[in-house]
Amino acid sequence: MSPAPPSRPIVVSGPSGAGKSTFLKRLFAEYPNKFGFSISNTTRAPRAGETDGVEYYFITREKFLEGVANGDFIEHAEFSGNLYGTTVQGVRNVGERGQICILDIDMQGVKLVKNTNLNPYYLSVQPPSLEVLEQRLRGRGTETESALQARLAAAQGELDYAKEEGAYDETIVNDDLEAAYSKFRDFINRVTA
Ligand SMILES: Nc1ncnc2c1ncn2[C@@H]1O[C@H](COP(=O)(O)OP(=O)(O)OP(=O)(O)O)[C@@H](O)[C@H]1O
Repeated sequence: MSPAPPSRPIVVSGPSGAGKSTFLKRLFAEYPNKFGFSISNTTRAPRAGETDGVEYYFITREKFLEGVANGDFIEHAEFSGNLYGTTVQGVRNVGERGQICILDIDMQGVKLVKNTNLNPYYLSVQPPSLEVLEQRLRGRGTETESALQARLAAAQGELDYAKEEGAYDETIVNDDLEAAYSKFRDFINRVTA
């Protein structure tokens, strides 16, 4: 018998503070080993204790740029002189090792994934309102005031994009956490059954 084909990845997107990490943490805890994140590529040198293919795929700048030129990357960016990015193959590898790949990305990332042939499911997580989003971001206490304002400004764009026909397969409004997480989990269980 041949092995089952790899599962389709699941894109989880939505404004910063909508609750993506909260949902994913619960999902990973509830179903250990069923889901995985893709491993990024980087040109930075491995630190002590880091292993190629575990924390990152460590590759040379030359190889990285070759991959970019070939269209292998979904997205890439440079931070402090090193390149970082996610490849289509990096996402596929998760499925090939028998896990369902979760992509926790913003709207710009969603648009880039749509240019690939990964064919994921697209799930949007939304706050009940921008006011509640602001309260939650303030409550999380992880942002400076200017970073918080930037996130709130970006949130409107995320919500507008989500309203476009066919942008997402499913939208979950994160009002009551238990109810919203159940809907999130049910959607994922339904499409991965
Ligand atoms: N249903 C909910 N009710 C009340 N608070 C919530 C709810 N869901 C999440 N929160 C809280 O809101 C804050 C933002 O949630 P979380 O960090 O999961 O957002 P996120 O979408 O992952 O954001 P980012 O994209 O910035 O990582 C957290 O402090 C979290 O505990």
